[in-house]
Order: sequence, then structure tokens, then C-alpha cells
Amino acid sequence: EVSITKFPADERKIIAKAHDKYKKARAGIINTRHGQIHTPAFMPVGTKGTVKAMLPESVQTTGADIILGNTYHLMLQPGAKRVFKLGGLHKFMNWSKPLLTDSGGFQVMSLSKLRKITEEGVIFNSHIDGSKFMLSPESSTEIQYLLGSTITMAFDECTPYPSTYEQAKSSMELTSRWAKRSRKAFYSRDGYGQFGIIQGSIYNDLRLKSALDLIELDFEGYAIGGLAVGEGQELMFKVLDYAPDLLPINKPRYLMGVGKPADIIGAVQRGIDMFDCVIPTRSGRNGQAFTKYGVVNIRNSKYKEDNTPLEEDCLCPACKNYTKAYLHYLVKVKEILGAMLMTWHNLMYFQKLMLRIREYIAQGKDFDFIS
Ligand SMILES: Nc1cc(N)c2c(=O)[nH][nH]c(=O)c2c1
Ligand SMILES: [Zn+2]
Repeated sequence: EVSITKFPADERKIIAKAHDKYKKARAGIINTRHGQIHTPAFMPVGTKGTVKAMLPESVQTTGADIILGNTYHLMLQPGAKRVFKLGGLHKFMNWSKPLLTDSGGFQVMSLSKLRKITEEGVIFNSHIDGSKFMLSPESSTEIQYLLGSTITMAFDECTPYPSTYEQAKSSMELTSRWAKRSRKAFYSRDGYGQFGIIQGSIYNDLRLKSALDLIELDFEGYAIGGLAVGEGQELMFKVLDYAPDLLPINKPRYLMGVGKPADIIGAVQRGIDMFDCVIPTRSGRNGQAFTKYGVVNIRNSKYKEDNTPLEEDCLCPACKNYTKAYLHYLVKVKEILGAMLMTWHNLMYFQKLMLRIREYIAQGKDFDFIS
């Protein structure tokens, strides 16, 4: 069963003693068929069955307990049936720990050129060769089963921002109907779980209705969708000031697509347990390193003769064995090693941040740090 195991009662009392602002923060363990997930957790994005520029064993050294795979990409290439025949995504990509796959709906809307939303599902043309596909609650759930996902996401419609109340209402109602069909199509097994995704945009009554609809389906966990879609941090936090409280306290809460360190800290303070974002990997490949001194744009010429590491106390290979001057050079000349080292550092930075947050919560200490 995918369940969140909270700290023993006396440690919970410590958390409760923490400053009000932190009272909703919680640290725990999600137990799954592929191992434990220590929360709050950050999931590196492994879009096409690989965390770009990283070996899976390198991802493991950063401290990641779980990575995310994208159903849309994997269903197009190499195809879910082929991955199943080859032993599933864990074996295919040599990652034995938990895997969460998204439902594919979000990426269909952002990547495929031609698509049509119907009650049945989304009909779309592959962005690769234009061939026609249909993604529905049933087919998305089956594809994720064939991939062997530890945590399957229900098929939803991500309500765009901004949306009128009426638009958000009808989109949320579609997500509720699709959630019911996704839940029916899910093959329930010990140690595997399916998460529902609540919508409702910035409207609290719609968020409540969405939560009530999905709680009825008794998912193993719940995601908050429709955020990190351009609304900005202030509005996102305004929704997070109440939305996590609408969800079962004993089940994991996953904020999709978030985010920068400050976003993560603010969301943990509001009761979120899980995160995924391309920022550490994508920005690493683009030459941006997250450090305790702030973001370092390594392409800046001021680093071309800087013989110091990105962070003197970081244990990643980039910091242990190389200098900013070398990273500057590699990224400038577009050497693959540059992308590898910058990605490795950023993933290590994000996992260190999550580890520190978990420690501070367990000790009932305030954690406003973002370094
Ligand atoms: N920011 C977001 C990122 C995401 N991957 C998703 C998603 O996959 N589904 N639904 C969502 O609402 C959503 C929001
Ligand atoms: Zn480092």
C-alpha cells in the first residue's frame, strides 16, 4: 500500500510546537513496492526514460528516492507495449527505486500540434511524425501499467491560467469524470498507487468540489494540478494556503511542476510532500548552477579564470574535482561533460535542500533558508 508513515507521536508534537507558519509542514515516509520515499521529496524529471545527462546510478548518489517519467513521450517512442515486453521501465532504464509517471494529458496539450479534447479523451497528432493517437483515462492508466509505474497519475485536464470561473468549473468537472474512469481502470496492487489530481484554478469552492469528488475515489495520494502554469508565486501560495487542507492528512500531497527552492519551501510550509520540476536539470544544461550564494550563470566571462569550485563544501563531482573556469569552458564550447557536471551539481543541490527541510521539520525548527 502506498501510505505516508508519520513520525512517532512524540516527534509529531515537536513539529506541532514549530512556529505556526510551519505547523502544516510534515516529514514522513511513503512506503512502496520499489522502496521508501522520504518526504518532503523532490523528483528529478526523467522525461524519456532518462534524467538527461545523468546515469541512473549518479541520480541515486544525489539522494533522489524517486524519479518522474513522461507517459506522452514514452508512449510515442519506444511505445508502452515494447517497454512492457522488455521488462518494464525500471529494467529498461536501470532504475530500481520508485517511478512516478504523469498521465500524458499535460504534455499532449503543450507538445502535440493538433489535438481535440472530447468527453472520451484527447485525440492528437504525434509531434514526431504526425500520426494520430487518443489518450483517455483508460488508455493512460493502461500505458502507465505497462510501463510498470510505482505511482500512476490519473488522467486530468490541466485548467489553463487565467480561466474564468465557468471555464474552470467545466474543466474541473471533466477532470472529476476522468478521475472516476482512471480509478476504475487502475489495477490495484500492494506497493503501487494511483494519485488523483485536483483542479479548480484559483477558485476555492471549485478546489473544494474537486477534492470532494476525488476523495470519494480513495486514491493512494493526491496531486494539486493547475498551478505553476503562469499564475505566479503569490497566487500559487494563495491557493496553497487552503488547498492542501482539503486533502486527506494521512496521504501524500504532490504539487506538480514545482519549482524553484523558494517555491518548494513555501509549499512545504503549506503542507505539500512531493515535487517535480525540470528546473535543476534544464537550467544545469543551460549553464545555471544553484548554489548557497545564489544562481551562478557559469557562462559569465568573470568565471573564465576562476579556479574555485561552485561550492567548496558540495560533494558532487563538479565541485569536488573541477573549477568554475573548467565548467565555464565546457559549457561555452558545448561539451557534453559540461551538461553532465552542471546537472549533477543542481540535482545534488535540490536533494540537499530537501534533506535539510526534512531534518528541520523533524527537529521542529523553522526553515526559511533557501540556501
Ligand atoms: N504545473 C503542472 C504540471 C504538470 N505536469 C501537470 C500535470 O501533469 N497534470 N495536471 C496539471 O495540472 C499539471 C500542472
Ligand atoms: Zn556541487
